Amino acid sequence: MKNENIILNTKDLNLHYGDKSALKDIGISIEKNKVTALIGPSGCGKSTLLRCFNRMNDLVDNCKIKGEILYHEKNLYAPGVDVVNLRKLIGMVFQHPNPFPKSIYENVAYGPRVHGIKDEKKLDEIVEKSLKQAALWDEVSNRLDDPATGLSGGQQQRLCIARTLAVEPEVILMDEPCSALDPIATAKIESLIEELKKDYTVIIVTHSMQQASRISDYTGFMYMGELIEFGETEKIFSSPDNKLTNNYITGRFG
Ligand SMILES: Nc1ncnc2c1ncn2[C@@H]1O[C@H](COP(=O)(O)OP(=O)(O)OP(=O)(O)O)[C@@H](O)[C@H]1O
Repeated sequence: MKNENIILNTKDLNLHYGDKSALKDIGISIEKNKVTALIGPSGCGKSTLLRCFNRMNDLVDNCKIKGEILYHEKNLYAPGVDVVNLRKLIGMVFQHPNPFPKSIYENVAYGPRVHGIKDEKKLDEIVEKSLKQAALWDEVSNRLDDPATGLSGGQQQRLCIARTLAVEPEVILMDEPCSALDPIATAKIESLIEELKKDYTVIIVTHSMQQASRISDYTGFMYMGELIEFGETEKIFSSPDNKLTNNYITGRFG
């Protein structure tokens, strides 16, 4: 991995929830315009690590972080970092689609409005572009004023992706974005992720090893708060260096 291609990296990252250690000395480098998957058994710290990348853990009361997370080589936790702007640049899509109780249009226009765009024509353009990028436009273009909650689960998840794209992020964090979806909706999101990496960097937490091996370029295997192994997805799934990784990908535990 060449240095100039690294958009995010952590150094000696440790995280505690109260007295409980959830991340231990994590060092990981995330390459630009690639998909990086985080895998590992339940409770190993995947979501915790993902949430560090846009400081979502700041919202958790008893959470303490030590070490560094560098974004374009600048410390994310340095004093004076504008967290609202950071979460615009590093957006997040959650496990369960969570559209606002508003229209399809307003769900996508909301972020740009909050960030100061008032011109209605410009908002129309952003909404259309974001819905197209999220492969949803064809299904909703004639009902933009309908409530978003009337969409199917898979459509709602693509709407949430469109909502994230509307504020022009660089990085998209996805926390098990397909776990509430059926196989057809999952396939749509997976092919969308393939498309997205042309313009964005994607980090995805997934329980599905098949999904990680289908869509990611790099994979990190975590176990009990540690990053046990990190490398090219093909290598991790064909000849991992670590015995624990091998045991996990061959289904011996999980
Ligand atoms: N807000 C919190 N307060 C206290 N402990 C927490 C909190 N969030 C997570 N934890 C604990 O930190 C550890 C890591 O949790 P995390 O959700 O990051 O794991 P995960 O690998 O994403 O799990 P899963 O695959 O089940 O979602 C777990 O032991 C969990 O119980």
